[in-house]
Amino acid sequence: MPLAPAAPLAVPKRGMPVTIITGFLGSGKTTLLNHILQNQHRQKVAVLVNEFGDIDIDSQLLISVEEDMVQLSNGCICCTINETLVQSVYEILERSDNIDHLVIETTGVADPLPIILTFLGTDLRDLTRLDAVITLVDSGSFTADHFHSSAAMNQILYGDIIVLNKTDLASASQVQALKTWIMNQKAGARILEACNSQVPLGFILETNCFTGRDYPALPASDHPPHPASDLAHGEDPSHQEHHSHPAHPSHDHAASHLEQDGFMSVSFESDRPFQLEKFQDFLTETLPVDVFRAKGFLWFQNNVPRYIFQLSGGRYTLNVDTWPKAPKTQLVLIGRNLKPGELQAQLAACLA
Ligand SMILES: Nc1nc2c(ncn2[C@@H]2O[C@H](COP(=O)(O)OP(=O)(O)OP(=O)(O)O)[C@@H](O)[C@H]2O)c(=O)[nH]1
Repeated sequence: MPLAPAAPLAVPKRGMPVTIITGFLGSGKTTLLNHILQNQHRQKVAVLVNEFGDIDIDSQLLISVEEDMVQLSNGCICCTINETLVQSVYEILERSDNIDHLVIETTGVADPLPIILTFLGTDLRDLTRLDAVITLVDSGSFTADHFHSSAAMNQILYGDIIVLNKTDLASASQVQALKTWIMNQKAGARILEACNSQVPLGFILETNCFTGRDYPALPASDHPPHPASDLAHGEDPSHQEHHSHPAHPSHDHAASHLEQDGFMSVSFESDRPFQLEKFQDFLTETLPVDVFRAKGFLWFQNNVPRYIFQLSGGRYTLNVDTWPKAPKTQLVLIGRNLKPGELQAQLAACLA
């Protein structure tokens, strides 16, 4: 009697395409991610979102097609949680339902290079395929010395596709000047223009445009491989030659960039609502100019709706929404030279 075939090994999927979405604070990354999640019907997309700030605001703004498609981790993936990044990718690879594509949204202050090197220099390189690094640019506020941030500059330099977003907030000549400047920094750059990050998905997914040619040589490492990749290697010994590659890119660079750029975030949370007038005064009279990005959910006294608050490029918006659970005031402010205690006290003084 013939033996029943052995159950297939739970081998992680190989060569899963990965798209990294980068771009400075408020440039439209989460908006692009939502655009992908809402319109990519042919493929199963897994999403990794990374936030700079103690409160996960972006995850609450994502239109998650399936609950468990969104994984979160606090901190900046390019410097503090690379281990978590690698682990999270393995978890996605090991899922029983087949994920066709992984999209990672970095924080606005992240230098994408260490993240890219994590995919090129760890065992992940056997299991995944970097498809493209997409850089969002706020056409209305981006300048050559963008906030004197090396991370912002590297986001441009390492982008395979540059999306000049928010074209509604920039004149045609401003957009053209930005294009010329980017072409000078990066000859042959693929540049797209967009409003509300609405780019045709065929232009940004499954592009195969990541070549890896601009990347520094990877140092050797003695990091042990992850068990999941052992499984994969066990299936195909030809891949074993890659085991000696490093598990981590240069953390010296990564650990220092936030310090150099001087970015910090201040979080505020309360179970009480704000008084509208007091919060308005805070915005117009007290908010330091060094806060150049803020986002959160606002609850105002005697007011039922949840307000989605966004501040970027010097302008803010309040969009009416509904509370998914009990109302709660949550706000993250991002900038330079901020005084957390002072800001938190000023916000607390706005509470009803
Ligand atoms: N006017 C205008 N607003 C836009 C456009 N794209 C995005 N926005 C708005 O800009 C704000 C920031 O957009 P996000 O997608 O959250 O930006 P982000 O890059 O994810 O921001 P961080 O996570 O802080 O880095 C939101 O209020 C968006 O609705 C655009 O093309 N035009």
